[in-house]
Parts: sequence; structure tokens; C-alpha cells
Amino acid sequence: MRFHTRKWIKPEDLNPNGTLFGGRLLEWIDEEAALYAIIQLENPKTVTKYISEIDFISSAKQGEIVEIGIEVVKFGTASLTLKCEVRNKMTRQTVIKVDKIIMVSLDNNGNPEPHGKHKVEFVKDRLNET
Ligand SMILES: CC(=O)SCCNC(=O)CCNC(=O)[C@H](O)C(C)(C)COP(=O)(O)OP(=O)(O)OC[C@H]1O[C@@H](n2cnc3c(N)ncnc32)[C@H](O)[C@@H]1OP(=O)(O)O
Repeated sequence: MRFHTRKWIKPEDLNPNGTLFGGRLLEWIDEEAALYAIIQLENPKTVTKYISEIDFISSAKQGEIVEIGIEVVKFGTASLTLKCEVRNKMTRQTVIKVDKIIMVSLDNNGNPEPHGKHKVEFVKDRLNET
């Protein structure tokens, strides 16, 4: 799994209990999955269709840093299945695991559109194609 993004837990990210608000974490995960899928599928009209069970394993406190990891599970026809893990850099504990995030590539009418992708592509692969 590749960990692309780090987040610093600030006062506005906390719940009344003084720890990282789950809704904020889900927002970060959804955005990370969307960015990853848009770049991989090369289609900005890519949406979140389905998120599987979410397991909040540990938390994070103000001032701590978490990192968000994404891995491809499967390329479908119009879909891309991802999994996600968030780790606390300070405590080294896993904060959350999401086994399945299904992203769907859409056409201009908002219908699923085959993306034609079969494997993870890196910038260097795309540069070599040109
Ligand atoms: C980044 C964001 O926050 S985006 C905002 C939140 N998301 C949205 O607003 C999306 C709203 N939903 C929609 O517009 C529609 O449900 C659509 C267009 C995404 C999908 O419509 P559907 O009629 O379900 O499409 P369809 O049945 O053809 O499925 C499309 C793909 O998704 C997969 N899929 C659909 N539902 C599920 C599900 N519940 N679980 C797993 N995969 C699913 C299908 O297997 C299919 O994959 P494939 O093309 O690789 O074979």
C-alpha cells in the first residue's frame, strides 16, 4: 500500500471527546480515493459508489499526524475497487481500515462509462508512452 497523503490533526478536526472526528477522517478518505481514482482512470467525472464496513481501530489527538494509504484491489469495467488504511505516525497504530471503496467512471450524462484501464499506471509509464 502506498501512503500518499499526510494530515496534521488541528483543533477543527476534533470531536467533543477531544480526538479526531470520524466524519472528518471519512471526508479525507473519500477525497483521497477520488483523487487516486481520477488520476488512475484519467476521468475527472469519477464518483464514489460504495464504501464497505469501516473499522475505527484507534484514534489520533490534536497535533498528531496521520497518513492515508490507498491500494487498488481490482480494475472493473467502469469501476475501480480500492482499499484504504490510515496510520497514526506518532503512535504507529492503525487508525482505520476500509476494505472496499468502489469508484465509478462516468460519461457526460452521468452514466457508468468503461474506463479501459487494467493496471496501476505511474507517471513514468505515462511519460514513456508519449
Ligand atoms: C467523490 C465523491 O464524493 S462523489 C459523490 C458521491 N457519489 C455519487 O453521487 C454517486 C451517485 N450514484 C450514481 O450516480 C450511480 O449509482 C452510478 C452512476 C455511480 C452507478 O449507477 P449504477 O446503475 O449502480 O451502475 P451499474 O450498475 O452499471 O454499476 C457500475 C459499476 O459499479 C459497480 N457497482 C455498482 N453498485 C455496486 C455496489 N453496491 N457494490 C459494488 N460495486 C457496485 C458495478 O459492479 C459496476 O462495475 P463494473 O462496471 O466494473 O462492472
